[in-house]
Amino acid sequence: QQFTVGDYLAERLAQIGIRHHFVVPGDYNLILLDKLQANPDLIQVGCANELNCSMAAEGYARANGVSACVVTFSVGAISAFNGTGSAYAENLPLILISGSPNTNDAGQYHILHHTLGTSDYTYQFEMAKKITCCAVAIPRAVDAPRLIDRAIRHALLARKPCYIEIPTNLAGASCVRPGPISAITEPVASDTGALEAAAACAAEYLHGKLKPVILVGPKLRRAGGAAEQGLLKLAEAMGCAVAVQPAAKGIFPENHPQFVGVFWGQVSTGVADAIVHWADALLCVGTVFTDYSTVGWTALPNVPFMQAEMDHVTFPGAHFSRVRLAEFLPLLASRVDFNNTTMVEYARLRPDPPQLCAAPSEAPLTRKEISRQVQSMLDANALTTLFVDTGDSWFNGMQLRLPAGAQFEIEMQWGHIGWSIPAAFGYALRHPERRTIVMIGDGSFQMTAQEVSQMVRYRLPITIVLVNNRGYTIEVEIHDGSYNKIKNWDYAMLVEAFNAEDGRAVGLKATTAGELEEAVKAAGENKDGPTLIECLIDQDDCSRELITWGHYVATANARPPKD
Ligand SMILES: C/C(NCc1cnc(C)nc1N)=C(/S)[C@H](O)COP(=O)(O)OP(=O)(O)O
Ligand SMILES: [Mg+2]
Repeated sequence: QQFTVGDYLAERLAQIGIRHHFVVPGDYNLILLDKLQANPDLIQVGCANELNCSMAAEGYARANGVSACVVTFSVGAISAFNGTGSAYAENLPLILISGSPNTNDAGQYHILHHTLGTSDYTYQFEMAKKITCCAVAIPRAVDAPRLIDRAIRHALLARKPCYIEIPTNLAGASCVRPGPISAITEPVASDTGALEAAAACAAEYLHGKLKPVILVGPKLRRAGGAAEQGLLKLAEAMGCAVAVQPAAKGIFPENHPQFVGVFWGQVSTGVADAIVHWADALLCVGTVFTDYSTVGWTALPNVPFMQAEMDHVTFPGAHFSRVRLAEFLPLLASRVDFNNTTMVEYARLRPDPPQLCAAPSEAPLTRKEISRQVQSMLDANALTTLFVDTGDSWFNGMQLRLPAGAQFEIEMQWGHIGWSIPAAFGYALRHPERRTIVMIGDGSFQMTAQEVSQMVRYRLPITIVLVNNRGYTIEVEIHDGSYNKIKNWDYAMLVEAFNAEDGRAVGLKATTAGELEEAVKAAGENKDGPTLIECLIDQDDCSRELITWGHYVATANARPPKD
């Protein structure tokens, strides 16, 4: 049994810790799929379409750190580009692998299926270069080890997706066995001089300041557990207030005494807004200031701030390259002075915890009551992960309080509605020990509903709280039009259609608080498959945060062109 290019790729994927990998077969990748299946460490998971396949890989990478998606040429890959774009935007090393035409066809003016119908088959590779940190197309079997190793190492170091294109007649071609995996996984260490200088500069920046605050952004999680631990150490060494950006909710434990809320301008939670704007020194870690996270550029830091990124640190007036977060944060923790002024202020400002009282059971269901019952699901099980999809679910989810151990997943940079269904599926395969809950709108669900059938197939007890407010409400709040109306579905019935002869999905409707209580209870008891709870609420029942945020974003969108 000769060792082939496909075996080489399979072994590399297994060596970097990938187990489940997500595929849609096509005649350009079938031999490759056979080779991946032949590797005892890999588990091949078929998806209903390549958009969902790539989003399932995106979700798996959130849980596992790295993932792989295998598709066929053009008709598969171009859909998978969407999840690859998400992985790029969300800083996840998703390895996109695509089958491609037989190497004998190039240059022969052969018109091939699944192509644009010209003799130029390079367009996919050219496109992939724009949405990955490294794209390789294997021209000969002998080049496979060098190119596969290069692409995977780039992805792991940059926390960005990479692209590997394998011609259909190379997957089974003879190939040498891989060398030591350390050649791929060896991390890049900080430059010691730069590390030292950055820590000294940070101590200098913070020294003498009266009211320092730490602001945590989404990239901290992508820098790995050691970096998150480093932040905790630094926060406790400083004793100061810690706020998180919305896309970083859950990265700093919300039950920690120094957590002051989500800093999101006028739609912040707790008193994060007041504390961040009161600070005279801001230590930003892994932060990203975007139009959405700054509420249309109205919520930016108002003091010169320092920013610690995955591989560099910047200050007002200084920059240090090759300084890794996991090393910088603990070193700084050993240099900073304790200064809890902002926590003293927080103690005076902190809001009373919201007393959300249960609605009478026969009361028509409202958004507030849904949030209250989702909160109780979070409180009931420490090992819960809540996915919130793009829509009012962002704002409802943001207001929830995460108990110790709870995790929160949001795709705020890419913002592809429907992402959470395939992403939660990929995530739950990697974390069967956790309870996965999805909060999603009706419009989002219509984008990727097919992947509920994979939750049925793999008997994943994912709870889907679908908020049916009859259309695209976020869009209505930003700018209304008839295009924000959608055809209503019987969502509860739909998921049971995925059962066919052997599935265990349960679809429930809730129009009152009592019906939701019942449905939540049933969802907790269904261990053999997904439970979708279709929550019917009034189409104008949306959060005031969404309305406020929508107005500012609409204003930012409406800025006239510079003449
Ligand atoms: C259409 C769109 N955004 C534009 C959009 C369009 N296409 C894709 C793939 N992603 C997008 N974000 C958005 S946010 C809808 O309001 C989502 O509707 P729904 O899921 O029903 O949530 P809400 O009702 O709470 O808004
Ligand atoms: Mg909706």
